[in-house]
Amino acid sequence: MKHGMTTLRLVVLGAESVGKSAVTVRFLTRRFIGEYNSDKDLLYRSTIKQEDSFIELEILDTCSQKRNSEVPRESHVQWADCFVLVYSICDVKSFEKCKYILKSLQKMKSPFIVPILLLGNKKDLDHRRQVGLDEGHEMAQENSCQFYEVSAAETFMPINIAFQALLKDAKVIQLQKSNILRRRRSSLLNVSRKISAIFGRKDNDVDKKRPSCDVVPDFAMSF
Ligand SMILES: Nc1nc2c(ncn2[C@@H]2O[C@H](COP(=O)(O)OP(=O)(O)OP(=O)(O)O)[C@@H](O)[C@H]2O)c(=O)[nH]1
Repeated sequence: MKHGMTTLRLVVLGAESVGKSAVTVRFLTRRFIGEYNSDKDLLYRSTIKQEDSFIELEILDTCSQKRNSEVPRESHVQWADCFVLVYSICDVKSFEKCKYILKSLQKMKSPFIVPILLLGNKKDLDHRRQVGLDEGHEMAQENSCQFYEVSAAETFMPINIAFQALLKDAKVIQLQKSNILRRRRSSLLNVSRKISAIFGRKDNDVDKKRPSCDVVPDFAMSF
């Protein structure tokens, strides 16, 4: 294992044809292995360098055509450490869908903080814009998520910046979670040690008080 390696799982969600696959592939250019699962979702695995450490990253690009629901799959939500929600700036319905997905995600992940990146894609089609930049900002602010407008049809860099910002947040939250779990585990261990110390002492005390030879064996009585 490389020094400072973290493992993160990311799910890409959004309405149909907003560019979920396009942004994912743009981010992972030349550094992924992809495979389809039984739902025709595409799972990518890749090692991403971030500052001086590495992230072992799994990305699930969900296939929206078969299930056009606002509620993400429970199995996807439980599997993932972070999410990318994509809408098209030319499709107000896809933006509305992100709103519902955001609410569902927060409900399903509660009480944990969920690292989410909201991506307004197809920025190159500004002449067909239906969703304002300020609307994207507002929704991101209301839901405490990262927000970027990008174009998967254009350059790699803005998409890379957006994904890297999400992964940075996800790493911090994962570290906080594992610290909380470690603390909980060690305090549980302390409690269980204390309990066994108390009961262990009691057992010894009982042993000490027990009379040494109360029971006379049957055969002794016959003499
Ligand atoms: N102009 C433009 N077209 C884009 C952009 N991103 C994706 N597209 C086009 O939008 C269409 C849908 O892109 P996909 O990446 O397949 O979208 P998707 O959300 O993964 O689609 P489904 O999973 O099938 O719902 C394709 O024709 C892409 O070429 C973009 O940034 N700009």
